[in-house]
Order: sequence, then C-alpha cells, then structure tokens
Amino acid sequence: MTTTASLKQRKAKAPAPRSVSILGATGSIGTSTIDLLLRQPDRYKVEAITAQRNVEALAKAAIALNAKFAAVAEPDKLSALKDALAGTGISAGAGESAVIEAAARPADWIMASISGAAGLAPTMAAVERGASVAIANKECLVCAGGLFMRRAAARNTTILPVDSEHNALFQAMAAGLRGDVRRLILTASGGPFRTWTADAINAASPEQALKHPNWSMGAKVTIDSATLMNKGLELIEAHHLFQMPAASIDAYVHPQSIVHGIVEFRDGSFIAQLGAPDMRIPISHCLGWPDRIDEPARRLTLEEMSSLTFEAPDLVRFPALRLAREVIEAGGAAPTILNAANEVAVAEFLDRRLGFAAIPALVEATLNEAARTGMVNEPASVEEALAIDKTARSMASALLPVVSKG
Ligand SMILES: NC(=O)C1=CN([C@@H]2O[C@H](COP(=O)(O)OP(=O)(O)OC[C@H]3O[C@@H](n4cnc5c(N)ncnc54)[C@H](OP(=O)(O)O)[C@@H]3O)[C@@H](O)[C@H]2O)C=CC1
Ligand SMILES: CC(=O)[C@@H](O)[C@H](O)COP(=O)(O)O
Ligand SMILES: [Mn+2]
Repeated sequence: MTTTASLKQRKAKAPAPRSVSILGATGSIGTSTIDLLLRQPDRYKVEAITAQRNVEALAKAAIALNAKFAAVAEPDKLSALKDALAGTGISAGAGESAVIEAAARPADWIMASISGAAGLAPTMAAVERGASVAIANKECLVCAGGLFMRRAAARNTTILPVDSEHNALFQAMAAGLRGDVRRLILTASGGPFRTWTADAINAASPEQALKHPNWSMGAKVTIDSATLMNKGLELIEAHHLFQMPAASIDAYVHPQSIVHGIVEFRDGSFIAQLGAPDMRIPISHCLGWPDRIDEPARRLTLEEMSSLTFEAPDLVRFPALRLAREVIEAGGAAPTILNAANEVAVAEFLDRRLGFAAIPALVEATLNEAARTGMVNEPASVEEALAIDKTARSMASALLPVVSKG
C-alpha cells in the first residue's frame, strides 16, 4: 500500500540528477544518447552539447534537453546559434575553443562522440577534467591511445567503452580476472561487400558502401565498416583500452551482428555479449554503469540467436586489418598516420575522387612515405598528435594522384 510516509521516503531516496555533456550531439551516437536522456528527464541535467556545423539540430537538442551551453565548432555559425537560442537562457559558443570549453565544463558523465581525429582535443579535455568519459570516438584512441590512457589513469578518469565490440568485451571481462583472459575477439559484420569479388569491390560506389547491412551510423564509420578499416581501428582501440597485445586480439566476421564481442579465458571458457544491433544498448550500459537501464532498445528473441556464424576475415580483399596490425607492431607515430590517411581517403572516396580499393592503398602509401621520411615518434601530447595528423594528411593528399592511377 502506498502511504504518504512511504511516498515521502521514496522521494527522499531519489538520487540527485547526474550532470551530463555530449560532444557530437547531432550525430548518430549523439542523437541515440539524447533519446535515452529524454526518457528520464528527472535523472539527468545537461551541462553542454556540441556539433560541428548543424546549428538547427544543435539548438533543437539544447532546448529539448534544457542544456546550459551549446557550442558549434565552425566559428562563423555563432550568430545563427545565438539567434536559434534567443530567449532560452542557453549560452552559445563557437569555434574549436568553445567545443573544448564545453568538454571541460563540470559534468559527471561525458559522451565523446565526435567523429574522427577532430574529437581528440575535446575528448582529452574531458579526460583531464576527471569525470566519467564514455568513449565512442575510437579515432582519438587510435591517434594517441598511449597518451590518452596515461592521462586517464593520472586524472582518475573512468573510461567507459561505447563502441559495441569494446562495450561487449568490457561487459564480458567483468566475469573474470584480467590475468585469466587468453584472447579478446571482436566481431565484424563484414560490411556490404563481404561476399563481393575483388573486382566488384574495386568498382564500388559511395551509395553501395554506405548501405551497412546491420547498423545505422554516420558516413565515416559506415565506410570504415565497408573497408574493414573500422575493425582495424577497433583492434588498436582494444589494444589500448584493455592493455592487451595485438597478438591476443582477433577479429572474426559474424554477419548477423548479434554477438558483439567474446572474451576467451585460459580455462577454455568463452563469455560473449549478445544484443540487438542498436547502439542504445551499449550507450545505456555506459550511461547507467554500474547499474543497468530498462529497455533501451528492442529485445532480441532466442530464435534470432539460433544461427550465429563466424569466419576469419579475408585480408586480401580487405587489407585494412593487416595494416592495422602492422601499425600496432610499428608503434610510434604509425597509428596516428594510419588514421589521418584513412580520414583523407574516406573523404575523397565520398567525394568520388578516389576508388574504393584505393582507400587502403592510400593509407599504405602514406605509411610507407612517412616511414621513409622518418616520422616515427609516438605523440607525447595532444599538440604532437595533431601535428603528426596534419603532416600525414598533407602526405596523403600529395599521394592521391599516384594512388588514383593504381
Ligand atoms: N554511429 C555508430 O553507431 C557508432 C559510432 N562509433 C564512433 O562514434 C563516433 C561518432 O560516430 P557517428 O555518431 O556515427 O558520427 P556522425 O557523423 O553521425 O556524427 C558526428 C558528430 O560529430 C560532430 N563533428 C564532426 N566533425 C566535427 C568537428 N570537426 N568538430 C566538432 N564536432 C564535429 C558532428 O557535428 P555536425 O552534425 O554538425 O556535423 C556530429 O555531431 C565515431 O568515432 C565513430 O567511429 C562507434 C560505434 C558505433
Ligand atoms: C556499431 C559499431 O560498434 C560499429 O563500429 C560496428 O562495429 C560497425 O560494424 P562492422 O562490424 O561492420 O564494422
Ligand atoms: Mn564497433
């Protein structure tokens, strides 16, 4: 029976709202995060949200979330953002420094979901602040993973892996002692070209590459899934997040995208995490952690789990995974260079200036050129990582005509 006294007691027990910020609020991960926040408005108060240029969506989200601050990375969008937020009491900022300011504002939990190396400085600002940082932006771990993990440890920052495979491994690993882990297995859908011949892959168009079989995501990560560079980036991401050697991390093609990650223990036990291919599940795991949140997405049925297949990836048609292993082995600046060259290649492919098979070719050519010119040192600061990133982008751009000729 509900009495006034028990109601009062329950009210007294209601936890204080958690303050949260979202970097990359207008993207695929950002909007899924907002969807979860809006379902429990009393549990969260929103400190800051950011975007690159989509002022309309940013302002709409800031108003819906009653955020304190909204920042847009493109400086010339300030007046448009101020106009869109006029009369709401929400402060507006613009430029890279405003995005970093948003990341450094006090929040208990920050979603790092900017796409690409552009997320490095803001995500690091969040890490330096020492909150819980939910990491979707895998590129920042690829660019500067060693530095990133050292700073998180120094600042006592909790890193929560959002990427579906890493979130799965994080969940599965909780079932055993770290020293008992023999191998981490990342699953890969195989992308839209999993069954295509090398010639057909070579001629693939952006429209074909953007049709991911199972996940709805932003353009950059969707192209990465098609080349399997996404799995390469994820291999490097897992290497840093879980401090495991690359030799103990494998990727298997699992076209159903139902098993997201598997941890193999030394006694022959395999512990996997399964779920619908909906990012609201891993996001909610990070948002609620260490508690769980009710029904973030559709529940899988056991029938849907009745046919699960796994196969080794084909490194000839999809060389990106080989390149990722090679850069972990090479260490130093190589992962930062791989990421920068890949970002250039993906943008060129989407603009139809580069063929699909030339994406990994441009990455490989840039890595070779960088090694030849002695670009070897691992970045020791965000500034160094961004300097390597800039030089590698110039190198990749200069190599475009060579790679395009085949
Ligand atoms: N989508 C997914 O399901 C998954 C994504 N990830 C990773 O999460 C990250 C985000 O992916 P996703 O949400 O798909 O990407 P989207 O392209 O959908 O969104 C990117 C977000 O970042 C903002 N942004 C882009 N460039 C900049 C910049 N230079 N400065 C500041 N903000 C910027 C965009 O703003 P604007 O809208 O204004 O352009 C947008 O808010 C990526 O690293 C991806 O690999 C990982 C697992 C799954
Ligand atoms: C949802 C997610 O985590 C993506 O990174 C996903 O992994 C992409 O699918 P692929 O398995 O095709 O790379
Ligand atoms: Mn993933």
